[in-house]
Amino acid sequence: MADFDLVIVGTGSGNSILDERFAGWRVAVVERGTFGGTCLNVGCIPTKMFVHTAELAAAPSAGAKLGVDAELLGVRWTDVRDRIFGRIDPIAAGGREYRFTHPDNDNVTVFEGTARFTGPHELDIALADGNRTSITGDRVVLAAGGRPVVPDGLENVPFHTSDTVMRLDELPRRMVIVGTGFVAAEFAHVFSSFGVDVTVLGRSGAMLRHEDADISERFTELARKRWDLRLNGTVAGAAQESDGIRVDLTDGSSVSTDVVLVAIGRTPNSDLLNLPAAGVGVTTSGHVVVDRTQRTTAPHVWALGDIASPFELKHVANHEARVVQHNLLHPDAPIDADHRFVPHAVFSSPQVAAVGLTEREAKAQGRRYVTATQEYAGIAYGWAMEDTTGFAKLLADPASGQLIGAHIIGPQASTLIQPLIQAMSFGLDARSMARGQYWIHPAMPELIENALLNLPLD
Ligand SMILES: Cc1cc2nc3c(=O)[nH]c(=O)nc-3n(C[C@H](O)[C@H](O)[C@H](O)COP(=O)(O)OP(=O)(O)OC[C@H]3O[C@@H](n4cnc5c(N)ncnc54)[C@H](O)[C@@H]3O)c2cc1C
Ligand SMILES: NC(=O)c1ccc[n+]([C@@H]2O[C@H](COP(=O)([O-])OP(=O)(O)OC[C@H]3O[C@@H](n4cnc5c(N)ncnc54)[C@H](O)[C@@H]3O)[C@@H](O)[C@H]2O)c1
Repeated sequence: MADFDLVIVGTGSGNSILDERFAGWRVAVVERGTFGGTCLNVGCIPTKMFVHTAELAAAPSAGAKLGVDAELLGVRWTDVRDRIFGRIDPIAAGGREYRFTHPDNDNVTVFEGTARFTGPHELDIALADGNRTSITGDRVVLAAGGRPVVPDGLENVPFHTSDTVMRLDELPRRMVIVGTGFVAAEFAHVFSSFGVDVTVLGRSGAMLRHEDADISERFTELARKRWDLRLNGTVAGAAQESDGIRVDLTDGSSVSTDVVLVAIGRTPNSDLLNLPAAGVGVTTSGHVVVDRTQRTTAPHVWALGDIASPFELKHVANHEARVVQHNLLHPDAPIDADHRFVPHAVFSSPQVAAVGLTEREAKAQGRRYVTATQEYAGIAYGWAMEDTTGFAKLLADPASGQLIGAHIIGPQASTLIQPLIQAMSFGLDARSMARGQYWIHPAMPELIENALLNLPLD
C-alpha cells in the first residue's frame, strides 16, 4: 500500500491546491472523470462560450427595433461546438499531462479511478483500467464535486444533462428542458438563440424562483414570450414515438420533442466515497459537513467546492480551495472561509446577477431595510439600448446605509453587480459609494449610481 502525506480526490478546484510549497510532500491525486472537473469541461467555461455565441446569433433580431435590419443566415452548430471544445479539451489534456509528466510533479502520483474510504486514512481506488489499488493519506482533501439529478419518468427515453448536451451531433429542431434554474435558463437562451423551439417545464410557478421575487417575476414574464413555458407541473412519463419523444406532463398535457435536457439540480458526489469509514459527516442534502476552516468532522479530512457547499459556484470552490491550501500549509494558524457576500450570475437573456439578501430573506430575518429600484430605461445607456425591462433593486439598512442585498436583471448584470459586491465586502455605505466617486457618463454603471441615490435612507 502506497503512503502519502496528502491525498486529493477530484481535479476540479482540488487541482489548484498544489504549488511549489508542496514540493516536499508525497501527494496523490485521484480523478474518476476528465481532468479539470465540471467548470472547465462541462460547466461554466463551455456554457459561457456558447452563451457569447448565442448572443451574436440573437443580435440580428434585436436590431430591428433600433432600425437595423439584419438577418441570421445560419448557425453552424458543429463548427461552434468543435471550436469551443477544440479550445477546452486540450486544456484538460494539458492539465493531465502536466501532473503526469512535468518535473514540477515529481512528488505527485495521479490515480485515474474512483476513490472510496476503507478506513480513516485508507482509500481503495477502482482504477479506470479495471484494476484496484489501495493508498493511505495522512491528510485527505475531498474536492469530488457533484453530478446532475435525474427525475423519475424518463426511464424509457434518451435524455441529456449539462454533461452531454453541449456535444450534440446536430442542432435539434425542438428541445424540452426540465427545470427552471440556472442551467435551464442558460441553455434555453443558447438553444433558442440558435433557432431551436424550446419548451421549459417547471415544477414551481416561476423561473429562477430563488432570486428576489421581483427579479424572478420579471424573468418569468420575459421567458414566457420567448419559450413555451409550462409551469406548476413536471414530467409524468415519456415515450419514444416515430417522429421524436413525447413527454407527458403531470397536468395531463404532452409535448413532442427531439431532445430532452434535464436541469433539475445537482447532488454531491459524497455517496461515492464511503464517508462513514473515515468518520466524515454529511448533511441531509448529502453535502459534507465542514467547519469555517473547511475541515470535516474527521480532523485529517478537508472538503471544498460542490461536495461541501450549497452554493455550487466555481468562485466559491476556488475560494475554499485557497482556504484549504493555507490550512494544510499552516495548521497552527488556520484561516476561515468567507461566505458573507457570495454573488452569482445567470448568463441568460436577460442576465441576472445578485449578492446578499433577497427581500423575502430580509423579511424572514426581521431585518430593518429600505429598497430602491432603478430601471435601465431611466439611464442614458438604457435609452441607447432601448431597454424597457431591466432594473436594479437594492436593499439597505436605512440607519447605516450599508447594502444588504443587490439584484440586477438586464444587460451586463454580471458585470454591473461587481462594485456592489465590493461595497458590501468592504463595508462601504450607499451614500459614500454614490457620491464619493465619479461615475463615467453615460456608461451603464449609472444604473447603480442612480439606484444608490434612490435609497430612502434615514
Ligand atoms: C452547466 C453548468 C454551468 C455552470 N456555470 C457556472 C458559472 O457560470 N459560474 C459559476 O460560478 N459556477 C458555474 N457552475 C458551477 C461550477 O461548475 C461548480 O461549482 C464547480 O465546477 C465545482 O467545482 P468542484 O471542484 O467542487 O467540483 P468539480 O469541478 O465537479 O470536480 C470534482 C471532480 O471530482 C471527480 N470525482 C468525483 N468523485 C470522485 C471519486 N470518488 N474519486 C475520484 N474522483 C472523483 C469528478 O470526476 C470531478 O472531476 C456551473 C455548473 C454547471 C453544471
Ligand atoms: N451561472 C452560474 O453560476 C451557473 C450556471 C449553471 C449552473 N450553475 C450551478 O449548477 C447548479 C445546478 O443548476 P440547475 O439549474 O440544475 O439547478 P437549480 O437548483 O438552479 O435549479 C433546478 C430547478 O429545477 C426545479 N426542479 C427540481 N425538480 C424538478 C422536477 N422533478 N421537475 C421539474 N422541475 C424540477 C427546481 O424547482 C429548480 O427551480 C446550480 O445550483 C448552480 O449553482 C451555476
